[in-house]
Amino acid sequence: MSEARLLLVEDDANLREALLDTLMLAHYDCVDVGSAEEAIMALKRESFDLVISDVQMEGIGGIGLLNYLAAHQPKLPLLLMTAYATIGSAVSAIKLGAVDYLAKPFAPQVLLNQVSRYLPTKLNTDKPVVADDKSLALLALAQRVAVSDASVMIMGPSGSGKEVMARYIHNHSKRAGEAFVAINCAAIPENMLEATLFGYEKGAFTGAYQACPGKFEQAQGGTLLLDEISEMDLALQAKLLRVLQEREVERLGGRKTIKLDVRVLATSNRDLKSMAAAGTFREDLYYRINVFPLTWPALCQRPADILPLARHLVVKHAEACQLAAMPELDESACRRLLAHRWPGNVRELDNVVQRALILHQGDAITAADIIIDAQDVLFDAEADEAVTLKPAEVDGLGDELKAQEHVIILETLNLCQGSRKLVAEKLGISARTLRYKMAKMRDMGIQLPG
Ligand SMILES: Nc1ncnc2c1ncn2[C@@H]1O[C@H](COP(=O)(O)OP(=O)(O)OP(=O)(O)O)[C@@H](O)[C@H]1O
Repeated sequence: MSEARLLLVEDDANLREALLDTLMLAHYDCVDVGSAEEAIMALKRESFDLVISDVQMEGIGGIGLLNYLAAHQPKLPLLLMTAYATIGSAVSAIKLGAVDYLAKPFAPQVLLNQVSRYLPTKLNTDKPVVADDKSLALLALAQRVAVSDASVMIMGPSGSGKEVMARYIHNHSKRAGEAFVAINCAAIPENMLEATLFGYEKGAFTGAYQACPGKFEQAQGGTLLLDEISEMDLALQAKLLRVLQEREVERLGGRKTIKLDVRVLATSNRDLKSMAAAGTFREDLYYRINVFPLTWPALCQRPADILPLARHLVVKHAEACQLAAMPELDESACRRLLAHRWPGNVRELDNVVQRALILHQGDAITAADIIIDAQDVLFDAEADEAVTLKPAEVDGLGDELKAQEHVIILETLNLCQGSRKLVAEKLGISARTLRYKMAKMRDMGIQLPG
């Protein structure tokens, strides 16, 4: 999930909802408002990483908002959206400080490309904290691999630290001074991933009014991380393989080949080798990216990492919240942390530490401040049975619930003859939530009544 927070300013409610769907499906955290004045109020209340605003709106409009940002938050990037006829004013807006403009109408991938291009990358500056022998050996290996230019495949369960490892490899390579570009193959809708990776030329598809470089080009000279590569569809895998073999890329709709000097790292929490054997992942691509495999064990298999990691996370979050005193983990808290199985790995530990920092009193974090999800407590208490529960069974339950939700939405849509407003009222959810759920259903290929 992207941690980026976006502010969307658009007075056309229908367009705003459609843009919101696109941004939320790509996992952006988004606040939407209908005018520049409301945007200023939101900017005073909360912090954002990027603003996307229409130019022509009642009141001070997009240019007024641009002036406000120039005076009060000059570092916050603003992306303008404008009707084709008013591109002239958008160009002058860029001179005034907007980072770019999108000419309406534009395709969803154009929006996502521009957003990912101008969003300041929040660098995960975490260095891998390791103390367990297994992790120390892995890190020593990673350091040796880093100096070569080999492709590295980083595996391990979700939340185990694969991205942290990828950055470590980049930072210890000769490319350290160059770009590190990460793309989460699971977060970008399938039909947009190709344009995002390879870029496109003006006119490549409806709405592509401007040429845009892809992630490969953005990573030129540096490192490209293909996060969750197992989620890429087979057709795109074939195109990726060609780019990796030829070491050159051609933008969508382009004729020019661009030579690449990019080191590729990839991560997966699935067993790619079995996927390759089952034909759901290309075997030739598997061997190309798997030149050097590194695998993080689950956190419970490297117990000596737990306390050093917890202490590191206490310091990290306490500093971020500017806590006056740095709390220590007392003995009871340490015992509690060591007793848990951490199915969510370091990410789960991170959440537990953040909760503990909110709850603790005085200068110590005690066992009472270590709140582990109810489900996980069950997992601890019934460890033996829980271990035998295969992930597929857990997923199955989730899928079944989702399927039931889809059926209910479809039935209610039919009952209300397609009226979104009535459906939302009947189901007791907001119109926005309904739109989001419907967009997700459409994305899964479910036909919805018009
Ligand atoms: N060894 C480590 N040292 C310091 N922080 C870590 C370490 N491992 C993980 N973290 C922290 O835990 C969180 C999850 O790590 P990360 O995103 O690298 O996991 P991941 O395996 O890539 O997860 P996913 O499979 O869900 O993408 C991050 O906040 C990261 O900073």
